[in-house]
Amino acid sequence: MPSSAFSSPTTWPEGRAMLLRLDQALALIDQTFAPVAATRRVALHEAAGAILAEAVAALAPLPLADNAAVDGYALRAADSAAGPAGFAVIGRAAAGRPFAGTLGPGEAVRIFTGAVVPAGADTVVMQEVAVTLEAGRVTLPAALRPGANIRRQGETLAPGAAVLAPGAVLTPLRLGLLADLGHAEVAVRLPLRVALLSSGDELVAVGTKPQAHQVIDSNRPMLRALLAQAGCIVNEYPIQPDDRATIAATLGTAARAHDLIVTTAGMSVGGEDHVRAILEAQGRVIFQRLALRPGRPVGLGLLGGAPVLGLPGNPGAAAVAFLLIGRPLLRRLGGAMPASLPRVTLAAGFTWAKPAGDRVYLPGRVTGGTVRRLAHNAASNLVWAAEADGLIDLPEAAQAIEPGTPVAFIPFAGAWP
Ligand SMILES: Nc1nc2c(c(=O)[nH]1)N[C@H]1C(S)=C(S)[C@@H](COP(=O)(O)OP(=O)(O)OC[C@H]3O[C@@H](n4cnc5c(N)ncnc54)[C@H](O)[C@@H]3O)O[C@H]1N2
Ligand code: MOO
Repeated sequence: MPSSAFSSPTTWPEGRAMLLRLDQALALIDQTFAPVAATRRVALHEAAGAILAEAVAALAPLPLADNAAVDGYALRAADSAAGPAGFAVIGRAAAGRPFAGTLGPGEAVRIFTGAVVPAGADTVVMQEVAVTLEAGRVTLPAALRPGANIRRQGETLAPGAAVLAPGAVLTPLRLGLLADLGHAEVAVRLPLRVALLSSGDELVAVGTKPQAHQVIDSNRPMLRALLAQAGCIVNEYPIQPDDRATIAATLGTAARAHDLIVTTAGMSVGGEDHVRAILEAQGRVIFQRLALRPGRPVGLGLLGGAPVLGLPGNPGAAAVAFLLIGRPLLRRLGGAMPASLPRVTLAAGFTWAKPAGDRVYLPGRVTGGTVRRLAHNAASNLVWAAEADGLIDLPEAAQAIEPGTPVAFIPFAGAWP
């Protein structure tokens, strides 16, 4: 099996011309695929965290009626135009218990926040400015502004106003919003069904003590958890030997019953890199090999109508490729809106001669506004995951990084799906 160190030469023998940039690969995902996840109407309490599959509009005006924004008195502003005036308090309006009558000149209604403004009133005055002279009478200040402290019917949303677009994630706050707008059910996307398989004669199952020539199938629990965290239903296939016919048969079976196949290893250029060879011969390759470190051999293809995401075998490379390619692919297939990874700018706390031409991701640890590059090789293992707060994102054109150079940083909190 080939393996690579993070410091391997920038240009592989076949040359840079074959390498696609990360942004080009992401554009190809959007161009090639449409959402495939099935849809279903569910009650709001079943929709938490789901992806919205329809446009949602306001069913009614918001607010539904003119209502008081404060506790106080409802009245006609014109009555106090000439100076502080006394009012007869003729009734009471509370949220859920409106005042039934109509308010006339010189009259006020005691009103509480959220109550419908009584007919005849055009203004609400805060109770803090009222002077109560005797039961049933108040004096209020002069020059009250008509319309003050009233939330007007439909001032926030008119009926039919677009509120959420298909692809929005139904966060708890948005469920509250939908309920407020009168929706009890919404159409959501169902989880993607994903087949997961690893390949390589050297692989042994997690829990097996490997011999010197063997490698624990450590990508499997990582990818299973990443896919599950992204809301997918994951179906694991056994470790595949380095045998093209066997892998082709498994991929063919998996393609019939899944929305996506995720493989690890076998995407590079070695003689045992069968996943890539199968896609080339029996399916379609959408892209393979990116100007990306780690994760260079990540590929995407189609087999029997199912998308196949071929992640590198190197565990660190598989992790980074999943974040950068797998996550947007899952969003696309799952019907979610595109979303860029959250990035912050930090000062580099290291010196590094970056190879130009590659988009490079370095595990980093943050102290204050500075990010330190972790010494571990980011491709061939995941030792850096014990300490890393996220990934430093160095664009293709970046070269010398000095202490203090501003660098983009993707914090893991919020970045992993
Ligand atoms: N001549 C070249 N050699 C390599 C290139 C290249 O461009 N030209 N690219 C290198 C890069 S970059 C990477 S990354 C690796 C990845 O290659 P593959 O995706 O084909 O993976 P393998 O070669 O099969 O395995 C690489 C490495 O990872 C270990 N591995 C595989 N599966 C798992 C698993 N499920 N869990 C844990 N570890 C796994 C495997 O034993 C190898 O050590 O290719 C470079 N070579
Ligand atoms: O560096 Mo490879 O890019 O180990 O994926």
